[in-house]
Amino acid sequence: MKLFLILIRSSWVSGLVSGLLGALSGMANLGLIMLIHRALTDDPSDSQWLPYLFAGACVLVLITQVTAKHLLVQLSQATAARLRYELCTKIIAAPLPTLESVGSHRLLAALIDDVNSITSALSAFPAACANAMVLVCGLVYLATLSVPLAGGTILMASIGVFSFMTGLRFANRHLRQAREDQDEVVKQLRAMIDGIKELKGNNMRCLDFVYDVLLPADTKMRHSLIIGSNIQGFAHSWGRLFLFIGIGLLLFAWPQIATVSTATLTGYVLTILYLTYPLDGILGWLPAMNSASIAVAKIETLGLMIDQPEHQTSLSAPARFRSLEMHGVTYQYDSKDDNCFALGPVDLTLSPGETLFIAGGNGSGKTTLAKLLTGLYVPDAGRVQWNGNDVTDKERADYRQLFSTVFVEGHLFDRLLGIDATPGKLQHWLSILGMEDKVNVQTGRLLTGELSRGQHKRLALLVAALDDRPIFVFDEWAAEQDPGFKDIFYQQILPELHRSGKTVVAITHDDRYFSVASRVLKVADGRLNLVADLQSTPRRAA
Ligand SMILES: Nc1ncnc2c1ncn2[C@@H]1O[C@H](COP(=O)(O)OP(=O)(O)OP(=O)(O)O)[C@@H](O)[C@H]1O
Repeated sequence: MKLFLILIRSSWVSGLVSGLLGALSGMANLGLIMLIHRALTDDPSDSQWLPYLFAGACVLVLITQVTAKHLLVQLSQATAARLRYELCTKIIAAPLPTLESVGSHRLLAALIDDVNSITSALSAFPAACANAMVLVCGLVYLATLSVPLAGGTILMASIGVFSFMTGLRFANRHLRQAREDQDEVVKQLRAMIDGIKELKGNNMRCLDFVYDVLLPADTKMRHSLIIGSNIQGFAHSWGRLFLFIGIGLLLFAWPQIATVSTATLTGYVLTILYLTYPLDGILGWLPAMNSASIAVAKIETLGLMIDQPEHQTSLSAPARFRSLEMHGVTYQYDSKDDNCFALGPVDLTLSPGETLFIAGGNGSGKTTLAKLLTGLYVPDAGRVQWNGNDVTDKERADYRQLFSTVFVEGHLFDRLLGIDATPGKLQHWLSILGMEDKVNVQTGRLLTGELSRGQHKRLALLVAALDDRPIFVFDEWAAEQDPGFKDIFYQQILPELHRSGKTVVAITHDDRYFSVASRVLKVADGRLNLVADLQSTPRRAA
């Protein structure tokens, strides 16, 4: 039912028209059978007009089927695009911790597999309408031949469909489980692609991964899928069998009970045999509908999980930055593990133009702090103040626009997006970063395919510099740079940002360059401590 609501929401006119056209093609199909019956049983002198009617019905079948399919292909693709768009909008609007806990594998499986299941079920909709119409008209035609026989056929078909639906309900339990298991398979397939270097470098690891991780996940999914599909297949055959039982009773039992003319019996058997095709078509379509319903439920569950949209930002330029303060900010990851990491309470003040370095051991909480500072995480307690005002849910999206960021695992889009930099500025940063050959200045395309890790970071810095926000946050940017480029970063780039009035927060382990900063803070066990206040001393590189 929800599937049809999705279809109707996309375009109820196209849905209705394609359904009606499908039904019309079904009637024309049945018209062909009636004409064949007439041609077989009527006197030839009475049926001179039959060839013309037959040709007309053929043309009608062709036109209605092609038009209905054309409309439905467009509609189902529009529905798929709409579903994907809605899901993408929800993903973009959802808070980062929610997305991190859902996991990218689940989001991808919903965006690709579930949407495809829905599209393929919808694409078969005109054929299902045509089949339903053939069935209905066929039963009416049977009723004109003999009412009791039509009643018997309806009874047998109803038993068949009911048995099939009952089987489908049993199958559903396993098919739903298979869909859940599919998330794990997608997760492991992603792990295989991401970890291909680690797998290639260790044959034992590769074997362990394939036999202990990937295959068991796949087998679990396959097991549920096979049981579900077997039950479905059995229900399909069982449902279909009832129609043949009906034909058997008609042929062998009915003539014993009542007198039936050969013409009626021929017309009857011919029509019923013909009706097995549309019935088969509908029974064959129901599993696809079933998978689509499971996919709709999955998308809904996922949608509910991520449906906590944040307030959206205005598209105007980022607001001015005069001060930023964190007071007693704490944050704890939402994890099943009781010992999950907790940061804070953290107190921190940032002023325009200052360069702040944050140091600290692995896992001490530096990146978590940077995510809190940049508004990607919401503090559990404490306040973040921007220009003297509390940052609440309403302002958070606007607040995030204050920052140009380069995170450790940051993503590079293959083109400059949302950036309105002059060619001169682009050239300036390209030459500082030594990346002239990696960007097409005319099109703004970034050649992200063949980059080393260091080059990847340099392009990310280029994007951040062109973003040109008041505060720059670098998470271990220089960690993957050669010594020469480390020097350029600390002695040329950071001072240039400082001269242009930018505030810089750099997470770094490069204590050689600490003198570049105005303040150095250290994070240890989730707490922030001042290491050095160099504001009064002259800024120089080590
Ligand atoms: N999404 C998450 N869910 C649960 N725990 C997390 C998550 N991300 C990080 N952690 C935990 O929080 C702690 C701090 O992580 P964080 O990334 O902030 O450390 P870090 O100081 O930046 O470390 P490094 O120098 O190694 O990058 C770690 O113990 C990590 O395991």
